[in-house]
Formats: sequence, structure tokens, C-alpha cells
Amino acid sequence: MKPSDLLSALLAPAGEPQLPHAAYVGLQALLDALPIALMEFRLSGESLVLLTANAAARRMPGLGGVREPGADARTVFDQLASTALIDQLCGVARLGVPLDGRHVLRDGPRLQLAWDIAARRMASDCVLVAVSDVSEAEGLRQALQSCEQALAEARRDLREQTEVFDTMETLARAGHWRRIKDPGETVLLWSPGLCEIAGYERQEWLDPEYAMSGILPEDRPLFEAASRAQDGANVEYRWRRPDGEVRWMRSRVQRVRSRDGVAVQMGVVQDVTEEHRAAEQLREQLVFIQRIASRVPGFIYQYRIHRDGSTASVQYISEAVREFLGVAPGEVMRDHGLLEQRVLPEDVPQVRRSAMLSVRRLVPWQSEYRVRMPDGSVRWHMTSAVPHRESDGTVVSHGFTMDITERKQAEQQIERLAFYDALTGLPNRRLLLDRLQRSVVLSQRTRQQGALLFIDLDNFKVLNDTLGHDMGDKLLIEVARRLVATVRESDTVARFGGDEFVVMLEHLACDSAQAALQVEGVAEKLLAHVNQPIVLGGHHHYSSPSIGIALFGGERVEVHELLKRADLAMYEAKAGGRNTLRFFDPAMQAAVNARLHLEADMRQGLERGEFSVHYQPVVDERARLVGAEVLLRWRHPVRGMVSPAEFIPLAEQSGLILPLGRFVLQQACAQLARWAQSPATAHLSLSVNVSARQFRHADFVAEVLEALREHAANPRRLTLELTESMLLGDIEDAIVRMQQLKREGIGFALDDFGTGYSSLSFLKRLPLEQIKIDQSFVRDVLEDPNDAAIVRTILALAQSMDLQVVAEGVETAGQLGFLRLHGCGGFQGYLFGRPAPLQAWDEMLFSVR
Ligand SMILES: Nc1nc2c(ncn2[C@@H]2O[C@H](COP(=O)(O)O[C@H]3[C@@H](O)[C@H](n4cnc5c(=O)[nH]c(N)nc54)O[C@@H]3COP(=O)(O)O)[C@@H](O)[C@H]2O)c(=O)[nH]1
Repeated sequence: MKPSDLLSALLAPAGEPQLPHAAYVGLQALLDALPIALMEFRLSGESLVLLTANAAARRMPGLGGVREPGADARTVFDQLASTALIDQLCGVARLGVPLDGRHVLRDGPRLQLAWDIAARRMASDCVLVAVSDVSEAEGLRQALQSCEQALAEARRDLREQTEVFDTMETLARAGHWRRIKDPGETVLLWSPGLCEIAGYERQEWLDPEYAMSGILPEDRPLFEAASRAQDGANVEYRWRRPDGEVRWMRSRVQRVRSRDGVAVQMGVVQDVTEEHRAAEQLREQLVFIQRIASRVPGFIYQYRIHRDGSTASVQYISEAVREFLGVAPGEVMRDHGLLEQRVLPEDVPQVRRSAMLSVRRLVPWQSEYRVRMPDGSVRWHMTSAVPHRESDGTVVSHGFTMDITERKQAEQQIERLAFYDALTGLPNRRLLLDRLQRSVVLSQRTRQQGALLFIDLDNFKVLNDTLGHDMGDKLLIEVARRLVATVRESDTVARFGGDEFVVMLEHLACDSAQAALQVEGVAEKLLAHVNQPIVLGGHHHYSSPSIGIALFGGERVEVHELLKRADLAMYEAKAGGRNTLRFFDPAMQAAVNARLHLEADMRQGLERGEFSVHYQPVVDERARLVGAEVLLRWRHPVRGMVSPAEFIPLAEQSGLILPLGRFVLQQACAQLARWAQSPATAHLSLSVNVSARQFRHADFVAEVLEALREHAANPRRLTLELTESMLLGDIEDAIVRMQQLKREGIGFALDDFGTGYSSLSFLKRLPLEQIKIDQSFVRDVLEDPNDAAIVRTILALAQSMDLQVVAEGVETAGQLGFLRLHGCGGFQGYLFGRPAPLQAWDEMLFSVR
């Protein structure tokens, strides 16, 4: 019962109860039995005073002072003090307006009080108030309200999630379906995403048979097999949309059983057409690349290096790697280390270094290295790759490797030709100059001294001429080998040309004196090694070097200047007796400069007619004039008379001996022709000195004959003086030349006899008429028993070989006497006359006769 209904029932329509006391008591008891709190209040001024309350009111928690009649209504309803209840009750008492309402008080979420309160005016200014505790109902109501709210929120969440899910399916071009098999009926539900990718309008369910019709017939068995798989399966198939477009779908089909025992099959479907197209494009590109790769002369590859550089993998390598490295592409892609294993160990560090640099700096990579092929051969490869960084931080390089063996060989060949001497394999002049340049710069920085050793073989020309060029070459090769073997690997041994070698020593002591000691040690060793006999053609031969040394370091100096210094020092060594070493010093420089000036003056002298000839008489055993030796003279306007001993060697070196020799021959032939015209002189002969270079010249024979012809001179009156050394070279060629001239009547004398090394058999082969005993033996023939013995031996030898002998440098009657005594038939020397010009000759000729 509601309090308002109770009050309506209690109050008589007239409003005033007219009951006898007994009835009133009975009514009171009845009211006490009611579960609703009833209280009567009377209006007293602005307050309401409690008149009476039933038992339920007295028991009711929350009502204050209800046991005390006369209590103020504010005390009774103290918990509702904050409400307008009291005023409203007063209003009921005054105006009789009924009051009905629910009062609920909370302390946070906790319910404190929930009362339904009704009030009615009684006949007088009294008001009857009924209060019913509705806490339980209020709690239930609130709980219900909360549940409804939660449900609404859950619905909202579900809606949102469904929307998100649908959006996700749309974005992923994916969808799903569920096939629910109930006995008698099968339902197929499609998600909106699936409808979209399948090309259908959005709908929740489809006819299962109709749904399958989209799968291309040839792919349907695949799909059905996947549907039958117990544990689910993945399948890819083609789907024809209603508009006819065919798309690739990837699906995962799974069987599930719902809680109520209904069989459910689920499938997640994704449209993978783009993926298929990309893969197809990739395949096409790969085929394209493979086609190109099969036509390029090398192999192409792609490798990936992870961000930290720790791992790498070859992702693609073309088929040609088989041909170029002897490994299969698959093997390399499984183990990229196979590529490096082919590289020669000494080349690996630089290959790795350059590759890592390229990856780190993302710059193109290029490297040339050697690889060992499965058959053991070594080939040169060149690889180049372009790296780029992918979005995941890894670096991918695309590269190409080709075989450059032929190119390398050609380069090496070119380098060998350009920088190495073909005969000995040593660095040539160009390479030496290059290294020297670097070394000079380095020595300026480090202050460490370096040294140039200019080496010239002393008797190479003789040996070369004697034994022939083949043997000469072998000798040079052997000398080169010895030089290389003597110095350190870091030093340079170069062939400078002909029989000249240069050794460059580096990293010597900083102190010049100490460095000089070091170099001297090396030079002594070089001397000793080169001096060792060399076996050529089964015979021992001896070669010795002259070594000129120039130190460098610290000071700025041109490489050509250095070479000049070493060269000068080498000439000093030669002048010092050969087979020795000399250090450069400035005095040497001056000497060479003087030599160079002399050569220039000689050229000028030839042009200006500064040269002339003198004649030195040759007499027989009775001191009768039999002829003369023609000797070249040079009167320089400033230098005065220059000795042939000074300028002839230089003329030999520079080639000026050829025009000078021609000049002398012309003079001699002209003189013979003049003498021939007078019976007093017609018997006289002339001897002309011929140098080695002149004799070996291709036109020599012709020139001699031409000079004789030109002057109509008698060839039988002409003797050519040759030295042993110049005949030692190509002896066969020398003999041929001599015989050609001899056939014309020209005679030959062997000059300076005794100073050479000729053997008897060698002498016998030469078409000689005469030998000239060198003046060095004659000079001391009376004092030096050795010289006397030599002279006697020469005379005996000449006699046995039926050769005429002329003794040179006869200055005293004693010498003459000794020579005569031992059978010498010809004499030349100051005793009979000094070399003199023609005018002086006429007198001398007369006096001699
Ligand atoms: N290829 C050519 N060589 C030539 C020619 N003219 C000279 N020469 C060679 O020069 C060298 C020096 O010659 P020269 O100064 O003329 O000396 C010759 C004589 O003057 C000298 N001589 C002669 N008699 C004496 C003597 O009694 N005492 C002495 N101290 N010297 C003397 O000897 C030189 C001749 O030597 P050789 O030729 O060996 O007979 C010298 O090697 C010349 O050969 C030339 O035209 N072409």
C-alpha cells in the first residue's frame, strides 16, 4: 500500500474522526499494526508539533524524536532538513493541499534513505503524515537503471567495434564468411568487407551455391579441398566478380563448432590481386634481367647488408656466376661467403675495405682483385655496385662483376714495356726517375738520406764485341740478378741503358757521414758480387763495375742533377782505375763540365778547320825512313794545342771520331798520292789510326776505298792501325772487313801490342802484316826485366808468325840497340822524329835519308 492510499482510507470524507474512545483505542492498535509510519502533527505558529505516531513510525530508522509527543517536525525529519519538506507539510496543514513524493538521500553512491511521504490535512489544523521506507525498491530501481545504462554502452561499443572491424576489412581488402549448418538448413553469412571485395551489394547472407559460383571452375577443386581440411587450410583462387573482373583471393578456411553444437565453417578472405600483379611484374622483371644478364660479359648480383653490418646475404646472382667463378647461383645465395673464398687472400682486405666504405658512405663501389678458379688458374675480376638504403635501414647494393684478365694482362704488358727493361726485367730509366722523384721528396720530409749508385761495367764493350751480343745479353742479365740479390727488396735496381745500371738506396741514416758508410758497405758488396766469374758459353768471364755514388736527403735537389752527380762520380771511379767506387763531390762536376765544353769546342773546331795531321817517321833497322804514322792534331784558338789523348776518347764517345777519322784518311791518301809522284818518296807508307767506332761503322770499308780512289793513292802504301780491343767484339765481322780491304792491297798493323789479352790463335786468324810494340814496354826495356822479356817474346812471336814489328816510343840509342839485338825491324819514336806537320817533314825526310 502506498502512504497516500492509506491516508485516503484513514481520513473520513468529512475530515474529522467522530469515534468513541474504545473505538479510538482499537483504531490505534490497528494503526500500530500497519507497516507504514503514521504521524499526526499540529500547526503551531510556524512549526508543526508531533501529536502522535504509530508503532511503525517509532520503529522506523531515520525518524528523530518520534517517541516524544510535542517534538518539532524538524527534529522528526532532521535528515530531510535540506529539503523543503517542513514548509510543504505546513502548507498541507494550512491549505489542505495533499502532498505526495519520494525523498532519496545518498552519500556518494551509497543509498542513505528512500522514503515515500504523503501528507493530508485533517479536520482541524492538523496534518497526518505517512512515511514508507522504499530503500529496497529504490536500490533495485537504481540497479536496473545501471544495468540498462551498461547495456546501452555495450551496444554502443559493439556497434563501434563492428564499424571499426568493417573499416579494417575494407582497408585490408579483406572479409569473412560463416557457414552455419543446422540440420535441414545451411546459412552463409558474409561480412560487408567480403561483399565489397567480391563485388556484391552489402548483404548479410547468401545462397551457398550461388556464392561458390564466383570461384573460377578450375580453382574450385582447390577451394573445396581446403574446405574439407580438418585443421583448416590456406588457399588461393581466382574470383570472378559480377562485373566480370577476375581477382585473386587468399583464404583461410577453418571449421569450428558453436556452443550449441551447430557446425560452423569460417573463412577469412583477402583480395591479393595487387600482390599477384606485383609478383607477376617482379617475375617479368626477373626474366628481363636474366635475359640481359645472359648477354653481358659478367654476372650481376644484388646483396643486402643489415643496418649494423653484421649480416649480409646475396639475394640474387645471375647464372653467369657459374662460368665466372665456377659456383652455382643457388650455392652463393645460400652461402655468400663462397664469393670471398674465391678471392686471393692477399686481395681480400682491400676488397672488404672498399665494400664496407661503399656501404657506410652509400657511394658506388668499385674494386679490382684476383680470383682463383676451380682449376687453379688465377683471373682478374672487376666489380662495381651501387648501394642504397632501404626504409628498414638495410643497405641493398646492385652490382656487376666482369672478368678483366685480358685488360690487366695488356696493362701489365704496357707497364712492363713502359717501365721495365725488356732484357733484364729491371725498372727502366723512366720508372727509376719516377721513384727517385718520390724518394727525394720523402727524404726531405723524413730527413733520412738516400743514395744513387751509378754503375757502369768496365769491360762490357770488349766482352760484348768479343763474345757477341747474345753472350753480352746473358752477362747483363746475370749482372742484373747479382745487383738485385745484393740490395734490399725495398731498394731499386734499374737498368739505365747499355751496360749502365742505377741502384737507389733509401731510408739510410739521417747523418750524412753515417749514410755514406752504409752506402760504401753496399757498394763494396756490389763490387765483390759483380767481380765473381760469370760462366758464359761454358767459359768463365770476368766483369767489373765502376760505381759512382751521390747521396741525397734534406736538401731540395732535382733528380737529373742527382743522376748527373752519380754519373760524374762513376767517371771518377773509371779514372781512378775502374772496378772501384767514388763518391760525388763538386770538383767532379767541374771536370765533367769541362769535358762537355771540350766536346762543344771540338764540333766547332771541325767546322772551323782547326784540325790538322802530323806525321811521325817510322824507320827500318838501318834507320832508313820507311814511312810515317799519321797523327791528328787540334789547335784551338784559345786552348792552343789539345792533346789527342784528351780529345780522341771524347770524340769516340760523342761520335765525332767519324768525321775526324774521315778527315785523317783523306789527308793520308792525299799525302800518299803526292809522295807517289816523286821517286824519292814513292816507297813511303803511311799508318793511320782507326778507332773502334770508325772500324765498326757500316760504311768504313767503302769510305777507305773511296778515299784511296779519290786521290789515286796506292793502297799498298796504306796501313791501318787497329787495337786488339776493337777486334775482340764480332771477330768474324772484323776479319771480313779486314779481308775486303786487304784484297785491295791495304795493310793492317796491330797497335799497342802487348797491352791486350789476345791469344795466339786469335792473332793467327787476323790478316795482319805488322804489330807495333806498345811504347810502355819500350820505355823501360833496359831497366825492367819484365818489359825486356815481353819485348823479346813479342819479337819472337812476330818472327814465328812472319809479321813485321815496329817498336813505338824509341827515345834512346840504348832502347834502339836492345830492340835491334832482338830482331826488331822497325822503329818509331822521338829518337827519329816527333810527330810534325808536312813543312817540317821535308827537312826531316832529307836529314833522315
Ligand atoms: N783514332 C785515332 N787516334 C789517334 C789519331 N791521332 C792520334 N791518335 C791517338 O791519340 C793518342 C795520342 O796520340 P799522340 O798525342 O799523337 O801521341 C802519339 C805520339 O806523339 C806518341 N809518341 C811517339 N813517339 C814517342 C816517343 O818517343 N815518346 C813518347 N812519349 N811519345 C811518343 O805516341 C802516340 C802514338 O801512339 P800510337 O797511336 O799508339 O802509336 C794515341 O793513342 C794515338 O793513337 C787519329 O788520327 N785517329
